[in-house]
Amino acid sequence: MTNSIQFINGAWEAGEGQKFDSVDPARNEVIWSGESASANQVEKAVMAAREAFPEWADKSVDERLAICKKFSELLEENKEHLARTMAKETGKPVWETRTEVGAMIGKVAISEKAYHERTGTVENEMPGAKAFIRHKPHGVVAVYGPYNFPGHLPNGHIVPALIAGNTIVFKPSELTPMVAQETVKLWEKAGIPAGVINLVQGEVETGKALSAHPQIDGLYFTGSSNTGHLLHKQFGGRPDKILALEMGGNNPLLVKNVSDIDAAVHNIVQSAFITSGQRCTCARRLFIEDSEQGRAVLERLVEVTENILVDDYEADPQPFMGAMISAKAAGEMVDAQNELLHKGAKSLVRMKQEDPKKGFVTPGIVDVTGVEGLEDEEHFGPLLKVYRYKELDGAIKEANNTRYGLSAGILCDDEQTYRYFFKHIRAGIVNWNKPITGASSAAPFGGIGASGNHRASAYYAADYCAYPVASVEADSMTLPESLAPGLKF
Ligand SMILES: NC(=O)C1=CN([C@@H]2O[C@H](COP(=O)(O)OP(=O)(O)OC[C@H]3O[C@@H](n4cnc5c(N)ncnc54)[C@H](O)[C@@H]3O)[C@@H](O)[C@H]2O)C=CC1
Ligand SMILES: O=C(O)CCC(=O)N[C@@H](CCC(=O)O)C(=O)O
Repeated sequence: MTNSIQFINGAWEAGEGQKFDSVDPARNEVIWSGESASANQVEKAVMAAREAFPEWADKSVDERLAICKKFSELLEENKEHLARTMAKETGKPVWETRTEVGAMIGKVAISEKAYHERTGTVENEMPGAKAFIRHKPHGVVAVYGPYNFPGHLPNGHIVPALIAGNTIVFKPSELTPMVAQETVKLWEKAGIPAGVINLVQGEVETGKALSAHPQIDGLYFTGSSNTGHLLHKQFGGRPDKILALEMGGNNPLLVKNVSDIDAAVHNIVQSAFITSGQRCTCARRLFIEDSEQGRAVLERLVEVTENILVDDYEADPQPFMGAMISAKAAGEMVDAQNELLHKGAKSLVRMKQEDPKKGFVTPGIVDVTGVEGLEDEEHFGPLLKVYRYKELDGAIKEANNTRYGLSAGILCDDEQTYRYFFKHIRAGIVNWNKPITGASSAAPFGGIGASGNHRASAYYAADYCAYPVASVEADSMTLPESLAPGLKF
């Protein structure tokens, strides 16, 4: 049976390109198959979005919001179904995918507030006229999503873009096509007009056809730093197109003088291993003081990590970690661990993949103190590198020794130490005594360096969804009393 997986101009149709499958990584079962969108279908989708743009942009913001609110209600009604679809496709436990759907629901109200606060209308009186700041949508925007939050992260671009009046061509991760399809079905049910959201599913070729299309006015991307950098090159010399890049990180978490060791270890575990380490904000590097207390924290961390429950997304009791996105990704994580050990790192907790056909890995911790030649790479999985340090300044310097700059944190009792850390660390998210994952949608979300391009998402997504227009307006004209030199009337 043909799977109609492309949503173009308000109608579902089968892809004309290569077949691809979605595999449940926890059970090693193909759960979905479809054909990718051809270049011709990408063309049709972009042109449908172009065609739909004037009418959508012309609607009042309340009319556009009414559809977004209906979508949010439908998410609520279909919460369990969507959460279970996400769990099947990503391997994440259902307790976690339920929170992802919750974040999608909350996105509409937050984006409405952000739209008004950051891109609303400002009116100022001036002699004989009024000055206005208003905002207009860009036009047709392409949205690219990653697999780790297949609902919440693309939704973080789509909702604000729609509220602002843009039309969309959505290219989800090829690893999570089913979540994308189920989500777009809810937009359809919410009454989104034909062409306002188009879904083009497929692998890299589909992504390339869309990003190269001359009729897109912007591209909002959440994904790997490699792909983001390729897109940045592709958009070089195109100041007329808006590009927002949310990419990975090699995020540091420091520990210094904590009185509650269990609370500190809990924050470390939540930072490093939630979502099986597949969050761009996850701690990848843990800096621990080389002191008696530092050793006590490390010892407890090892103990707690060894007892983390890793299991199927529907298991009862629920695990903290489910499977990674694929058996391949899990295998690569074990390889990354082994390479570090080969370079001289010491294993504190050994990461294992028991079944090479499934995405399960246990969390791993390696002590890399003093190891030479470490690459500044994001290991997108549950692998934590420990650096034992003597001086805080040296630790902060090493924490900043990365081309990335997404999230960073410190666990310490003393506020002065936090203030000092805040001042010297380079990252877009800097936390104190809290996990560095779980960023709020009510705050800007983005990184510096290789983590982004200064177009933060979440609360600031409104900024890249509309451009400001300044106007000076008077409803009649009179000749000024004093004229500029050299003018005669
Ligand atoms: N900073 C942030 O907000 C977040 C960043 N991430 C990062 O995302 C990564 C994991 O997500 P992935 O799905 O692996 O990212 P990815 O870069 O492999 O894919 C993202 C999207 O880009 C498309 N794509 C891939 N190559 C392309 C090309 N050459 N031209 C056009 N499109 C192309 C893919 O098909 C997919 O739709 C991690 O590195 C993670 O750190 C994930 C979540 C949030
Ligand atoms: O975009 C938002 O509304 C907030 C950002 C967010 O939810 N971040 C999560 C996901 C991290 C990731 O993208 O991998 C977090 O900080 O854990």
